[in-house]
Amino acid sequence: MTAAMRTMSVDQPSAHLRVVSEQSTPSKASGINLSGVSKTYGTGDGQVQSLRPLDFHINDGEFFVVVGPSGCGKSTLLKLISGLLAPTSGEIHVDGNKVTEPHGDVGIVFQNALLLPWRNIINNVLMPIDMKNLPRAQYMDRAKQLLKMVGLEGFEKKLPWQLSGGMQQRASICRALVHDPKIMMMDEPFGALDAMTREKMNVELSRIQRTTGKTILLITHSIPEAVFLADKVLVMTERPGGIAAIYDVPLGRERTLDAMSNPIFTDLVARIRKHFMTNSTLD
Ligand SMILES: Nc1ncnc2c1ncn2[C@@H]1O[C@H](COP(=O)(O)OP(=O)(O)OP(=O)(O)O)[C@@H](O)[C@H]1O
Repeated sequence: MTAAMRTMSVDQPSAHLRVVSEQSTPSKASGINLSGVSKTYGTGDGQVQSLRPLDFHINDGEFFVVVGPSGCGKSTLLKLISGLLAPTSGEIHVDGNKVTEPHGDVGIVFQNALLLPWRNIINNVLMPIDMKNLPRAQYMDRAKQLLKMVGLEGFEKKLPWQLSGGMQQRASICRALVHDPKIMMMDEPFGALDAMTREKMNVELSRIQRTTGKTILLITHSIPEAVFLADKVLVMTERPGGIAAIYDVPLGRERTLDAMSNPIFTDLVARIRKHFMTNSTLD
């Protein structure tokens, strides 16, 4: 077994929950493959080991969510996969290609929408097209369709301050998708939103993922959000971050808020929470 998934689940899973303890040897030719990937930062005060060597695979079209204690290396992981940082050891492959620099196959959504205040919404959505010097006219229809998909039709000419926080974050999701990347990376995308807007955005994102078939890698501090959205949840250990467990989420792809009262959902949330009961805190 190469790139074996090392898992240390805290106890045995209920019958309907499957802990992914062994992965059949993944093909490096598709999806995202990490093999022996670690990261140590060099600082003026010495070395900070952020991630221990990690081995795991994200399948094409999978909604893969990472939870873990603060400072365990989640954002580092996302930057490594995007090619914004180089690993200290190991290799990352996206569709068989070794990641050595930032690649165009990724759209990134951050905690804050980070829209440019002087650009209207459609021009914010088209930012990646402008930055890549791609023909604007060719992407205009796609940008409008994406805005329609997230319920922002009619807001194309508005400036960011004229939209609510949730609407701005929806626009930033369109910006991440406009160049049609294979992968969407989301770092705490809804952390700044109020609880009700956040729930609505979860339902919306679940629908977007089904509609577009994108591979999504999302980081969150919220265990219920992780379980609601994910096909798989990776639970990380304290820094230096390693894999505590990877859980399948057998809730089906069509998810409404009703999924949160499903026993599979509540059991899995409780199970993941146990990983953090001792000395770490999550939402
Ligand atoms: N550029 C850097 N130089 C030195 N150390 C860094 C750098 N970036 C991150 N670190 C350290 O690496 C560790 C992991 O940081 P990272 O931001 O990846 O964690 P995280 O899990 O995303 O944290 P949080 O949940 O609080 O956002 C932390 O101890 C952090 O201080």
